Amino acid sequence: MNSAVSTAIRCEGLGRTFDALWAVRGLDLSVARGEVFGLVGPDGAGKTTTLRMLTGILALSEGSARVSGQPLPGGEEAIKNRIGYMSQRFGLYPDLTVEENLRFYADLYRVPRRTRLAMEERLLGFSNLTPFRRRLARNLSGGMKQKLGLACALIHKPEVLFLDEPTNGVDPVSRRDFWRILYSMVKEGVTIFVSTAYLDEAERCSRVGLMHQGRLIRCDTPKRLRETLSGQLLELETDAPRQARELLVERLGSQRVSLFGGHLHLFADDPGTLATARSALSRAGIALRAARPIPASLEDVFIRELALADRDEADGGAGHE
Ligand SMILES: Nc1ncnc2c1ncn2[C@@H]1O[C@H](COP(=O)(O)OP(=O)(O)OP(=O)(O)O)[C@@H](O)[C@H]1O
Repeated sequence: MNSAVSTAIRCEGLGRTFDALWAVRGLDLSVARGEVFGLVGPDGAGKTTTLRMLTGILALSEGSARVSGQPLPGGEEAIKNRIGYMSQRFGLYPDLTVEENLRFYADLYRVPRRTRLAMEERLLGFSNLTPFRRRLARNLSGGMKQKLGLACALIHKPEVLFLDEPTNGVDPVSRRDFWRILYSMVKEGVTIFVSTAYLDEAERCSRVGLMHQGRLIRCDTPKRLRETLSGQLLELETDAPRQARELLVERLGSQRVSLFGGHLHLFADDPGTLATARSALSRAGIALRAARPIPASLEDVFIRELALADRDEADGGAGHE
């Protein structure tokens, strides 16, 4: 397969300003067909702006992209027909039933009658919405609404599906249903580009990009991202975790220390880090009950990357240590 055919999304130097603010800047990215690509980052990092540019809704301020073989700028209308997009405020019609909503989107995308019935049944079945097919959308639970939104975005079997924080506030059972539907579509060759605030969801992606202040600061498989911290993460048990965190952040920097529930995670990249932490705590009269190595989670990686990016910014853009 040549690379143009196997690449679903490619962007080069993609950027967008709003007045003086660069919401997204210098975004280079390539997503292969059939990949599940996850975009994560704090509020305001530029995830929605990225999705809106790639779906042809928002004009680019700089750079170029190719989505489903169509160029940006230029191919906006062709892109809209080839993709599905579930935005944070996906438009379900509250006064239409579940199946009427599906039919509305099937009409909108001119799905042939022959294929639409089979697809409708499949999507209703996958999302466990068959028993509710005649219920008005306004009377669905939050999780059911999201699943119906997903079904509507998939009714025309898009080549690439863009999802903007699709499971925010959705219960765990509906989230599992949601991901089951996504995986079944991926098996049939659909490419997924999803922004999410949930790191367990990011773990389900084949690759994850971390955005911060409009820039993509890391992009790799979840496994490789976690491996960057392997062997260097310690869980500290103290009798005053909050106080200990404050003290250690002051002493070692926020990129090395974070609070997880009642424990501290310490990134011990230097052999002297634990000794420094131990003596700082002891001087402050805080007992260190245990310090054990633990495997890193994506959350550990992202907390550290964001703290490093903030520190670099404060230092005037210097590289990582
Ligand atoms: N239409 C707009 N007009 C002005 N500024 C905007 C507009 N859309 C986004 N921004 C700004 O661009 C930046 C990136 O916003 P964006 O919504 O892309 O971030 P995000 O990562 O999706 O965050 P969230 O999860 O909160 O939506 C923010 O500073 C935001 O205020």
